[in-house]
Amino acid sequence: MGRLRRSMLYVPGNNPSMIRDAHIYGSDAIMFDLEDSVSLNEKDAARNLVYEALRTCDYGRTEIVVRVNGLNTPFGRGDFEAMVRAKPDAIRLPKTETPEDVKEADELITQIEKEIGMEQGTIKLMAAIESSLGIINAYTIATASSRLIGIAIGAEDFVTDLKTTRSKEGIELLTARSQVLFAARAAGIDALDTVFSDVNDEEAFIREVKLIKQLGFDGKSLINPSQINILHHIFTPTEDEIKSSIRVIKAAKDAENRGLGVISLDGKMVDKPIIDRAYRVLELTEAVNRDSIEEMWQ
Ligand SMILES: CC(C)(COP(=O)(O)OP(=O)(O)OC[C@H]1O[C@@H](n2cnc3c(N)ncnc32)[C@H](O)[C@@H]1OP(=O)(O)O)[C@@H](O)C(=O)NCCC(=O)NCCSC(=O)C[C@@](O)(CC(=O)O)C(=O)O
Ligand SMILES: [Mg+2]
Repeated sequence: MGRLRRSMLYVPGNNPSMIRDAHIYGSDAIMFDLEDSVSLNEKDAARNLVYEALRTCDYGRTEIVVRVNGLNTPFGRGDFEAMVRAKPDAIRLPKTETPEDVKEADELITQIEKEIGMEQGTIKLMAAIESSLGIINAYTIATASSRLIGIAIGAEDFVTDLKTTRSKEGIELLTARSQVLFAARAAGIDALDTVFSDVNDEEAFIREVKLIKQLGFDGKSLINPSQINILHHIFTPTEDEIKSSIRVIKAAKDAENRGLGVISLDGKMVDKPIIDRAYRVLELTEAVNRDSIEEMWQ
């Protein structure tokens, strides 16, 4: 199991106190934002602030991502120049529409890594898909660079592009979410869901997190620290799930010893995909526990 990416907390790049304290809330990743949470006249200041923070703050084991401005904006190139040098774990491309968008970013990162003598491939990429064209191109985007560790859907921009609005049930997002998932799974990278923007509506947030977990997403971007524990709780296997996975694996091992490929456990068929899912539950449990134990050491 790769890195846990259940929660990714957006932090506006122009807010010094949020930038300083972002890791204390325990999200798996922090995403410093230079794009839509920063107004045009604060773009340069935000870039400098995030650069300094990445050079000087210790965020422990939290994965660090920076959402830059697109390369088709006046700020994109400068963001890449500064951020590669600041060495986050990954750069997130906003509003990705074509594989060429990813390739252009990959080539620029490669060039900067060379210039500064950084090992090639150090800086990873995430691509956010936020338009119909991006959704149509999801698989070619997901396979456009070996730096890519995940693709994400950006729902606020996406529904605007669709000429609709966001409902709490998310019917307007279902096809696009599925498309992002299929593309990510086919490419062997993570599938990341979008923000839930109404911080005060906890019930609807819980419903959305359960939905995206059931669809198969690895995690979700968040805008507020109050969303982190709720999401972690839903994404952590329950005691019942762990116990039943252990029973499945024990029964499968026993069946294997007896030369059987398929068996029945409590009246339910158990075969390879079910056994694989049971192992995944245990891997996820191990990853969650490993991360919380390592956090306690810090
Ligand atoms: C929503 C609100 C204003 C509420 O403020 P409030 O002040 O009411 O929050 P409170 O709960 O009172 O804060 C309690 C304590 O937590 C601290 N605290 C709060 N939030 C924190 C945080 N994020 N990071 C660290 N610290 C934080 C705060 O400083 C305070 O600390 P302290 O004073 O010490 O007690 C605030 O959260 C916030 O700004 N969120 C980030 C918004 C943002 O980044 N948007 C851009 C990304 S979306 C986008 O672009 C769309 C997208 O692209 C997305 C996609 O791609 O998916 C698409 O198209 O869909
Ligand atoms: Mg957006």
